[in-house]
Amino acid sequence: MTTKIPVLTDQAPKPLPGIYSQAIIANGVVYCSGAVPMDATTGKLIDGDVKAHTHQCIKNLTHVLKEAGSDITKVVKVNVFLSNMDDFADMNSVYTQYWGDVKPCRTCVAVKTLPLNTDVEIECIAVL
Ligand SMILES: CC(=[NH2+])C(=O)[O-]
Repeated sequence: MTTKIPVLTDQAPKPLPGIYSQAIIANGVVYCSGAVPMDATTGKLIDGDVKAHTHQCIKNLTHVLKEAGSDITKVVKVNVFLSNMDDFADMNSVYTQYWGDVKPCRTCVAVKTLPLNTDVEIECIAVL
């Protein structure tokens, strides 16, 4: 049987109680929930454009990965959700500043709407 270990840090936005975990560790793999550009302290989306929002999403993921005992260089897969594919280049200009030399696999899709009507949400899978 696989043990599922939930990850919780107050350095990243609280997950909705009873709905999802910030991340789950299972079999040496860290599965991070989608991060939105929310400030962990205020619980509100930060101001700014998709570049600022992309930074905040990755910052939130970084804290969750650290709490799990992993880090951003150990990420193997990323899924990026945009509400407008016109933001693709701006998101990428920030996105490429992270992850180390070997970039993770990635999927990027545009969806109709995202939680709290944000413009970007990013989830990832990492190894320990
Ligand atoms: C924000 C988020 N990860 C969710 O599923 O609502």
